[in-house]
Amino acid sequence: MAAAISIRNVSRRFGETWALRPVDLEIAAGEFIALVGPSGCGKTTLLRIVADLQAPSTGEVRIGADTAAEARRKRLLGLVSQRPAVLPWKRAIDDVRFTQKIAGRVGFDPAKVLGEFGLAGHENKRARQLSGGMLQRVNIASAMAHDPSVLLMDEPFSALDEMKREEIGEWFDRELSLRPKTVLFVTHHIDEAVMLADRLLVFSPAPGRVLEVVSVPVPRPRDPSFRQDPRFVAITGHVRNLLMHRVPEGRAA
Ligand SMILES: Nc1ncnc2c1ncn2[C@@H]1O[C@H](COP(=O)(O)OP(=O)(O)OP(=O)(O)O)[C@@H](O)[C@H]1O
Repeated sequence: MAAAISIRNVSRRFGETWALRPVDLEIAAGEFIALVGPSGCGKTTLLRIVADLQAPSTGEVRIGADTAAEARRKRLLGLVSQRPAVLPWKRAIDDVRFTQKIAGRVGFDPAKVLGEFGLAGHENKRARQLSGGMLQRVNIASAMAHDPSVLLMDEPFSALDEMKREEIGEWFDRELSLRPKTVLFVTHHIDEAVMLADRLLVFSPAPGRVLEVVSVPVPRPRDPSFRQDPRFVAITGHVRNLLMHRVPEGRAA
């Protein structure tokens, strides 16, 4: 079976400077991949290449059998950025409808999807009347409402405080079990990555290169008590050590 996403020898240079050294990765349908690493290591660059917002200097990306450009045209991708892109005066439900209109596809009923995202009764509120956590859920609802098979998320929870961030992470994990998607998720947060992901791509500092692909062999969705699990402690510790260069390099991607 074809991988949901194939990243083959993908690299990016800006002039003489490498932003991203070649990456190879096959991602299965429904898999959740977290990209972690220091600032400037190329995480956003890789995400933008998969989204066909940037061309690679070498290599190619396939979304199923499609090129990244074809996948973009077919609206197979949903994009979620750091800050909600909703205009302050726009109503939540109109934001969801707008992405469906652009996609030319109504995947899910907008009110139903907002309700499932814990926003029942808030559908007609304007963005400026919603809290940061609610707004980010509107943002994710909009990205998912046309039912894309792939979600590309660039530090989606970074504007939230620690508690909200954990809460929305747990909610998102459960949500994905109802509507499975293949996810590429950029984060600086090691705990968040290990809570949510099946595999972590751990990047070196610039010029970014994959130091190791770390698996989290625990079924999702995960109970919040997984944070106290010895496996969680061991994996987060290992990733921290990798990022601090305390262990010899492992297997490259
Ligand atoms: N359009 C561009 N022109 C020149 N250099 C760029 C461009 N976009 C990114 N870079 C450089 O490429 C490198 C990787 O950037 P990228 O934004 O992918 O890193 P990142 O890991 O996502 O960082 P952060 O975690 O801070 O968002 C950086 O050194 C950045 O300065």
